[in-house]
Amino acid sequence: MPQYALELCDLSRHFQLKNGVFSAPTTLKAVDGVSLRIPPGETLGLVGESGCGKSTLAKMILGLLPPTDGSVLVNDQVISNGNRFALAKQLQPIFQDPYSSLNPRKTIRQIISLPLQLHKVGDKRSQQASVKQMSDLVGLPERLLDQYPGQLSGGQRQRVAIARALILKPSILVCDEPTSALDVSVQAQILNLLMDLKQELGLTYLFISHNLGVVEHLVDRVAVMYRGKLVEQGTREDIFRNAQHPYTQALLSSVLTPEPSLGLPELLDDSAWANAS
Ligand SMILES: Nc1ncnc2c1ncn2[C@@H]1O[C@H](COP(=O)(O)OP(=O)(O)OP(=O)(O)O)[C@@H](O)[C@H]1O
Repeated sequence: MPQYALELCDLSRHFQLKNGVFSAPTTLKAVDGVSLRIPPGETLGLVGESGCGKSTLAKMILGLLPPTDGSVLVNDQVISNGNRFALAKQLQPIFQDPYSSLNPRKTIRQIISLPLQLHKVGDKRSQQASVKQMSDLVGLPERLLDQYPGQLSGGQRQRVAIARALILKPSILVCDEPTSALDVSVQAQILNLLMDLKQELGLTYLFISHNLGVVEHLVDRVAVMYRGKLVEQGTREDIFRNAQHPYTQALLSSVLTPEPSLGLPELLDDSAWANAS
């Protein structure tokens, strides 16, 4: 067993922004020196407000965006652009939007079996058996397999995305806001499914969310991101009961704030930042 399912070492992604024809470009540090480790079987929640760099971090882990600096290790192996194909057997994404992540012109059966075809796993017959087994596992009725994504509900589409992600039997899932595009009533079903699958298949999760309520119920550890940096990491209990960093405290109190107009900037006290590490 690897020591770490996922390890990020001083990972950065900077973007050069052009501010007009005559002015010099400025650098946006979307992700800036992030280091974290997830042992096999653990669920790490990565939280932070919109724009703090969560998706940029996920794209680098998935090999979709090259880092400016630093490295990503999956099951103790360094990932580079050259081995993205091999990476798919170890690590798979589940994205926010099950509407745009499924090809509308393919049947559900074709969508779920495509990774097996691309990776030449088994013959046609065994591939179809795997599709059936995987759709049972994610609670997708067999009658839906010959339909198209447009004929399915949001929750059913996300089950398809999960089946497709699991068909190559990866050990790690990177879930980027996997329920935020779904109706509230369906969100809990999908979250429960992800947790059941974790138990059954012994998966490791990086669970990215701006929703602390979701994270609190799912994760073993939490990493808090603010403006491209990790400001605090700890166990779920550490973070939810005894947060040390003022940003984490502000993020937690913003969930509970009785006054919705009071956003994070108001809750953050600049003087507290001066003393924070
Ligand atoms: N290709 C790009 N070019 C320039 N800037 C970018 C690019 N991609 C992301 N950014 C910027 O990097 C910052 C982080 O974006 P990112 O999408 O990672 O945030 P996020 O935390 O995932 O937000 P959200 O929760 O809203 O998706 C933002 O300021 C964004 O505008």
